[in-house]
Amino acid sequence: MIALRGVRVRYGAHVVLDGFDLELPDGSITALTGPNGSGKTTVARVLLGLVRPDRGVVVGTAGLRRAAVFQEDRLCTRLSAVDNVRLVLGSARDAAAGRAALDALAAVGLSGRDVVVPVRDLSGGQRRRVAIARALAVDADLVVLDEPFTGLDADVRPLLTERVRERCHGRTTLLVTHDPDDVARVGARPVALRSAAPVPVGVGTGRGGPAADVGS
Ligand SMILES: Nc1ncnc2c1ncn2[C@@H]1O[C@H](COP(=O)(O)OP(=O)(O)OP(=O)(O)O)[C@@H](O)[C@H]1O
Repeated sequence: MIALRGVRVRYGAHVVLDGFDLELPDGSITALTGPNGSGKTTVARVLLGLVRPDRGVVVGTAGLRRAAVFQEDRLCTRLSAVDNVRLVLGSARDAAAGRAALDALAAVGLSGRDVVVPVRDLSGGQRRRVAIARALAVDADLVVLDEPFTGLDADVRPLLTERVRERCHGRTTLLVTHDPDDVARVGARPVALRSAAPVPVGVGTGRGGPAADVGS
């Protein structure tokens, strides 16, 4: 079990999370939803060890192999899609890694020219797919996907959500999304971050308690 307990994060004087609790059951997909600015990306960054809470604890993440899709693609723009994915497979010159990278890209609908040209020459949606393919190619213990489907055409979203469902099955995963359809398609357990001012679970107003509502 990975958990955030009593976590507070602030940027200067701006308290984003306060007394925040979240549990990610082992091997299951949790979808974190909530309004703009409520702190979803901050939660993702805490899980990835990129933001350190000034109160509270993060348990269960020590030594885990993590994979992520950030809101930005964070690709090596001069490299091809195949080489971007190969980088996380650990052996750039290995033919098996090359084949695995091609398979990972084919699974998100990319092949041919699109996988061999520098990714800076791809469209925004194609780069998004490379970023997803790269994260899902990693044999990770913890997968954090921060709005991975943003900018993708409606007709390719089902392919991508299916790929996430398949690859994240049995892996502890946090999916940040604004789209309830993504939550359903991925088969995730929904958790709602209600506002930038945390309130206790089951209570409409007030401060200081966990900021998440866990769905069924
Ligand atoms: N590096 C930072 N420095 C200062 N403030 C920040 C920083 N990162 C985030 N914030 C603030 O923290 C709050 C929560 O931001 P965060 O990105 O976690 O929200 P979010 O729920 O992911 O929003 P969105 O749905 O718009 O992506 C926002 O008010 C934001 O302005």
